[in-house]
Amino acid sequence: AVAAGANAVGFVFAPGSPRTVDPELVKALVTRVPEDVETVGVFRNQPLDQVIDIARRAGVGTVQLHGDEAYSDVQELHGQGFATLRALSIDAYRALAEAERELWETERILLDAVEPGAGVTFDASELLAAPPVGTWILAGGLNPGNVAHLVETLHPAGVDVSSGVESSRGTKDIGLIKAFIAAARSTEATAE
Ligand SMILES: O=C(O)c1ccccc1N[C@@H]1O[C@H](COP(=O)(O)O)[C@@H](O)[C@H]1O
Repeated sequence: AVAAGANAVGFVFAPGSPRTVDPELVKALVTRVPEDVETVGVFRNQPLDQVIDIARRAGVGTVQLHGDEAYSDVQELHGQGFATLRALSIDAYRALAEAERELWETERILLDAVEPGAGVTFDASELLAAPPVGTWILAGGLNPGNVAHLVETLHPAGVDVSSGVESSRGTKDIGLIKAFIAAARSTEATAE
């Protein structure tokens, strides 16, 4: 992924996923990742002390939270030296009261489909009408065939993919990774 031009690489620590990896294996991998590439640990509804312990053992710099984690958890992670990405499903984002939305928009958020890691897209038309105010990343069913159009229309700060660059569930495909990054990047030239 790094050789193909990814800005960030993610490692799933959420239990129950076919992609869950061992923190010690990740530690060996992240030592080979250049400093300007973000290393991300993906978690979902795990106790915060466990998240911190795993993220430290794995050596990742960013914690991505996909569950019901509170705003105070994100602040605690910042205090422990981690960057964060708070994933919100489009349904959770839609249900936020205005004050809550304003609070989350001070953080970097990732807008995703309701079931993370399932390769399912969501109707993004409401984002087109009223995109988040702060820095936000688009995820949820992205693939080499749809990413350029979504970037062009929604203008997220970044895109995140898992299923869409796999040959079978849990197995990444380098050809699809290269095609995805090339397609996502193809919009940069036209955006200038
Ligand atoms: O990938 C998983 O199995 C996973 C498990 C638990 C939480 C998040 C997970 N993946 C993240 O989901 C989004 C979207 O994935 P997809 O492209 O729709 O498959 C992405 O951020 C993954 O890292």
